Amino acid sequence: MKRLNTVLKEDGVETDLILLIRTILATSKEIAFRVSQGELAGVLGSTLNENVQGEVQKKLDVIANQLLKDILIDDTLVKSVASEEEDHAVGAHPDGKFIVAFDPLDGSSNIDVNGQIGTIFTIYPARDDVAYDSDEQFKQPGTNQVCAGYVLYGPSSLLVMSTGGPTRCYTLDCTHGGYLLTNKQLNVPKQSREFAVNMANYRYWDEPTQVYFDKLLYTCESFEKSSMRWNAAMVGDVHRILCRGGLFLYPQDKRTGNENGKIRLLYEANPLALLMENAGGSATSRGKRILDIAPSSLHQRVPVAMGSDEPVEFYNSTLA
Ligand SMILES: O=P(O)(O)OC[C@H]1O[C@](O)(COP(=O)(O)O)[C@@H](O)[C@@H]1O
Ligand SMILES: [Mg+2]
Ligand SMILES: [Mg+2]
Repeated sequence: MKRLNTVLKEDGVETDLILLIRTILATSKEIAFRVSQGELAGVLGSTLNENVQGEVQKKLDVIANQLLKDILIDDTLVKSVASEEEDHAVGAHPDGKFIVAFDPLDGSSNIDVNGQIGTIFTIYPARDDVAYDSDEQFKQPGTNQVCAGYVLYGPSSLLVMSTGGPTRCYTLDCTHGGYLLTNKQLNVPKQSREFAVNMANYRYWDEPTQVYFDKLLYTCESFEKSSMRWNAAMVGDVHRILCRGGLFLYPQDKRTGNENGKIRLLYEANPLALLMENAGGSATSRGKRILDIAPSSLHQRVPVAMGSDEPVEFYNSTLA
C-alpha cells in the first residue's frame, strides 16, 4: 500500500502544500491517540465554557482545537487559521502562503458515548489584499480550496482527502504511524435509498421539506425500501454516503437561530462538498452549489443537501 507522501507527489501536489498537509496530519495522529485512550487520557466530558456559537465545549473540542491551532500558527507557511472554537481568525505569519480552517472535533455529542467523531480541515490560498489576521481572509468560495479532508476517528482512523483530484481514502497504520492509501478513488453511487437527517426536527421544517419526507416515506415507490442512518456527526454520515451513497440533509427550520440550519459553511459544508463532488456526488444549499457560496462571516450556517445525485435532485425539485 502506498504512503500518503508518495501519493501526493504522484498527484503533482506542490511541496509546500504537502508539508502543510503533513503538519495537520501529525496533529490528527495525536488526537487519534487521545481519542483511542478515552477516559484513560482524561479527554471525556465537558468544560464549563461555551464557544462563540453558544455550544458547550467538550474537553476534546478544546484539546483538539489547541493542538491544531498551536502547530499551525507556528508554521511559516500559514498566514491565518480559523476554527469552530475560535471567535475570529487567528493570525500566524504575514508572509504565509496558505490559510487553514477546521472543525477540530465534529460530532462532539458522540465523544462521551464512544461514537464516531472526526476532524474536518480545509486549505485555501492566502489573500494579499486584506489583513493577514482578519476574518476577510476566509471569505472565499469553496471552489478556491486547494485541499479538503477529514480524519474520522472510528474503529480505525481514516483520512479522506482531495487536493483537487479524486477523493481518496487512507487508513492510519498505528504500527508505523503513517497514513496508507486504502481506496484510491471514492465513487458515490448515483442512486441510493439511504438518507441521513435528524427526523426529530420534522415539526420545525418548512412545508416543502415536510412534503418531501411525506412523499419519500409514504408514497414514492422508488423509496419503498429506504433506510434512515443518523450518526449525529456530519463527518460520519457523509463518510457513509461517500462509501455507499445516500442523502445527507440538514435543512433550515423555524426555530430562532436555525433559519439557516446548523451546518457551518466554512469548516463543515465547503470541505465536505469538495470531497463529495470529487467523488462524483452533489452538494447543494437551497438548490445552489455549495462550493460557489463565499462565507459572509466565519461561522455562517447554510442548509445542506448532499450525496448521491438522484436523491439530491429529487429533494431540490421538491423545494423548487
Ligand atoms: O443531532 P443534531 O443536534 O441535529 O446535530 C447534529 C449535527 O451537529 C454537528 O455535530 C455539528 O458539529 P460539532 O460537533 O462540530 O458542533 C454536525 O456534525 C451534525 O450533523
Ligand atoms: Mg462540526
Ligand atoms: Mg466541532
